[in-house]
Amino acid sequence: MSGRPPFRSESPGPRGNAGPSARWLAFLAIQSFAQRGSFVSKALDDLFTEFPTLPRDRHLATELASETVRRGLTLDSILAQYVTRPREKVEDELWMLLQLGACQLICLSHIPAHAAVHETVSLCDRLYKPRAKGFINGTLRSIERELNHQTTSDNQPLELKDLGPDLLPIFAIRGNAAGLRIVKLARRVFADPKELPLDYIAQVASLPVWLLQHWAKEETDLNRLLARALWFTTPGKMSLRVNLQRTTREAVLDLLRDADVAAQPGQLPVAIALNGSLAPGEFPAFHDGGFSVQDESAIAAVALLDPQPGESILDLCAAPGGKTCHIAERLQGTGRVIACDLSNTRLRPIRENITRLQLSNIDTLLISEEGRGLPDGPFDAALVDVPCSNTGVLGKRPEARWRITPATFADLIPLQRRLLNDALDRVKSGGRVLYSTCSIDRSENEDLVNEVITARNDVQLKTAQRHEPGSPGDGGYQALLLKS
Ligand SMILES: C[S@@+](CC[C@H](N)C(=O)[O-])C[C@H]1O[C@@H](n2cnc3c(N)ncnc32)[C@H](O)[C@@H]1O
Repeated sequence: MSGRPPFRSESPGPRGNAGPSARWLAFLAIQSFAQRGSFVSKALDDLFTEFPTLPRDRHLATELASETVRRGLTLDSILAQYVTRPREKVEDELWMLLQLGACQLICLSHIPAHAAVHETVSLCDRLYKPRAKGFINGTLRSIERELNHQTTSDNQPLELKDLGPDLLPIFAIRGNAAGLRIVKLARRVFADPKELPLDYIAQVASLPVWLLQHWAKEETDLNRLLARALWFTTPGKMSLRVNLQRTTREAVLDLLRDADVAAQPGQLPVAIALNGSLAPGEFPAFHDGGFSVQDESAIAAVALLDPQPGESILDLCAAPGGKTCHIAERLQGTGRVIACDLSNTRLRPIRENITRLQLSNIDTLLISEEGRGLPDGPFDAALVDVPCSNTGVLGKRPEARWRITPATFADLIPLQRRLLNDALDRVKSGGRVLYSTCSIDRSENEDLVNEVITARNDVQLKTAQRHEPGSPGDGGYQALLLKS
């Protein structure tokens, strides 16, 4: 029998006219990703707009869809051992149901096993495939019978030598807690970590093996590679940026304490680090502009740019506006931020943030992909937070790992180079440019910045910082350049 940890019942209760269930919405989002390449968050937003959904169901649907897409390779590796037919003999929709059910059983230990199986099997009716119920039920039950969840000590770093082809390490962050547990399966599901360590890490952390091979060229310590890969199986811990124009960090910490949210001061004076996550919309202080959700690495970008009151600052790649608003907060109601992006759909969330945070010193500006419409300047400073491979935020964006290919880096570099040059051309002599990515790849970071500096004779590197994924937040890179 499974040694499943204790769970909190989610008691779905009778739905009446409450609309589609969380699992059905999750299934539709997974299907949208699999068949049309949609972003999970976008697919869910569209579904929640179409079908008004209770906050509890939104949360569950988001968790189910994100986890299932993020852990796709792990789930497929397990299913391949438990499904009695070859993959090509299983209809795509039924395979997705199996992924959704297996994800709940294996990865989401707070969901009762009986609910995971029963509710997933019942989706066969929504698919008008009632005859598939026995197959889905039988497969999920056979997985459930052979699972054994073991807790591990957080103090002991996980090492490949302690793992095996029947062992799945699961790093999870839920509510106020983060922890590692090991799921023991009764079958050899994964590659042997002693013989094929990169294949094993790829399977248990659900990452493309080419990406592990690529990283292993720089990070030769395989246990550190395992830790990084496992970090990317979660969306990471959340952090907040306090709007010092509206409140203080102590006041926000107090209201979090009152709401039983475990939190402490983050590394920077405006940052608060949470032990897990929260729903910001449940806090009136969020709606009043007291704080924003922002990763500590992203907060560090604007801290490095160090906007000074009265400055004019160009933000070339501004949407959804997290860093734009941080700059405006630092300008303390003075100066001006010109926030540019490619479409009104992209600019809208910036405007929503401006309203919520009650900021008065930002203008949004629509520009073309080629940079037509960019203001000439000269500006005191510029931020260029370029589109990138997202290899520092693979946990936050569930589908990102399946979108990148070995060609992604080379494809993005010409655009990143042009955007950095556009920013440098628009700051005054003595001005600053902050180049920023959420990538951990040298080619988009150090190499690109060095190449641009070498090709120009009017710029020098003041300082650069690399953010390792998980210490404490997203992975990324920021370089502060000075124009002579
Ligand atoms: C990493 S995101 C920016 C995140 C933003 N700075 C923040 O902190 O919320 C990159 C942005 O670059 C924009 N972008 C993509 N291609 C661009 C281009 N050619 N010129 C300007 N912006 C571009 C994207 O629309 C996207 O909003």
